[in-house]
Amino acid sequence: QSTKLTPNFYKTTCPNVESIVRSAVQKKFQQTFVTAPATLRLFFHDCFVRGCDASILLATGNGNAEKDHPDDISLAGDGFDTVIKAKAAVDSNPQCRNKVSCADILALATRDVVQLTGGPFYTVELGRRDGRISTKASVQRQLPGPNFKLDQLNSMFARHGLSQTDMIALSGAHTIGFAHCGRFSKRIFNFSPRNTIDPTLNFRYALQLRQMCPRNVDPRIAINMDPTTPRTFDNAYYKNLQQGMGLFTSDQVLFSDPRSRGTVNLFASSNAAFHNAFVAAITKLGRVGILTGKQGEIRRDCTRPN
Ligand code: HEM
Ligand SMILES: [Ca+2]
Ligand SMILES: [Ca+2]
Repeated sequence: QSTKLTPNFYKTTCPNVESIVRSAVQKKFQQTFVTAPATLRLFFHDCFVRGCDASILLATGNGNAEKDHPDDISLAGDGFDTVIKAKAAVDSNPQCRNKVSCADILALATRDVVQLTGGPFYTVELGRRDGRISTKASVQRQLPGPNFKLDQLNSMFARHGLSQTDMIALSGAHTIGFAHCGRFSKRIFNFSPRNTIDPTLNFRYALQLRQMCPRNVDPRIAINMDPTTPRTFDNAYYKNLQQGMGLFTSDQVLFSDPRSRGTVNLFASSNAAFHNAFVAAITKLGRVGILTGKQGEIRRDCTRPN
């Protein structure tokens, strides 16, 4: 892992970057809650494709950018908008103008939305540079799918130096935000020839899901991923898993597979244990594939290479 990032990176070039980003994110969050889950998911999708280099923000205009891939198309626009607004706020300060990378702004905004929804505050390492490349093809097989089992999840996260514990802690991000019905419809309607409903799914919850997401529902309908505290960044996600109330196979498998169940039980029993593990894991996630020093650039416009 690179240790080239440092929390004080902008100490002389933009000493107030953290407060500038925080107020922009706070303002956006007051306008719409989606700011939080959208920004958090955006950071994850950025880091898993070409590293945390803000490649996800680039728009090529020809439908061939990273963000045009089917796995990224459901990224909510409010996450992109959050970074654009925070970047504008940073650049409106003459001292900071074109000094702070879009990748670092996304990392800071992510920390801020976690805190704004009741999650832990943590120090963000800085010094990432922005990438210049964004292609649809680069996303292929880089992001986990909602039907993944434990081994698939572990091997995908391990590729980026993330352990099973990191993976379980990061999955806790599903404690806030929304999912479209099609992502889990198989689990409630045609799971297998033997069971129409996934037997690892809580039966009452499955019936509720069927009500919210009937067959042939408008594909734009999205529901809360955490049925208990959908707007709070807490360990309810793990308590839900203990009740069979994980929305995706990739969520529920963390409890149904005995190799990960112990960690789920630990996080369910202690919000502090979850918060600590999440901070460690998201800090590691923030180091994945980073560009530093003279690599990449400080993008002037987060949606286009300079
Ligand atoms: C472990 C494997 C993971 C899988 C299979 C997965 C899959 C998904 C899927 C399918 C959705 C719903 C998208 C939609 O229907 O619109 C979603 C939403 C979300 N994911 Fe994940 N995800 C994973 C890990 C993560 C991680 C590591 C993070 C962040 C640290 C994250 C953050 C989110 C958030 C916040 C949302 C809600 C987005 C919104 O409300 O706009 N996920 N995820
Ligand atoms: Ca990236
Ligand atoms: Ca929650």
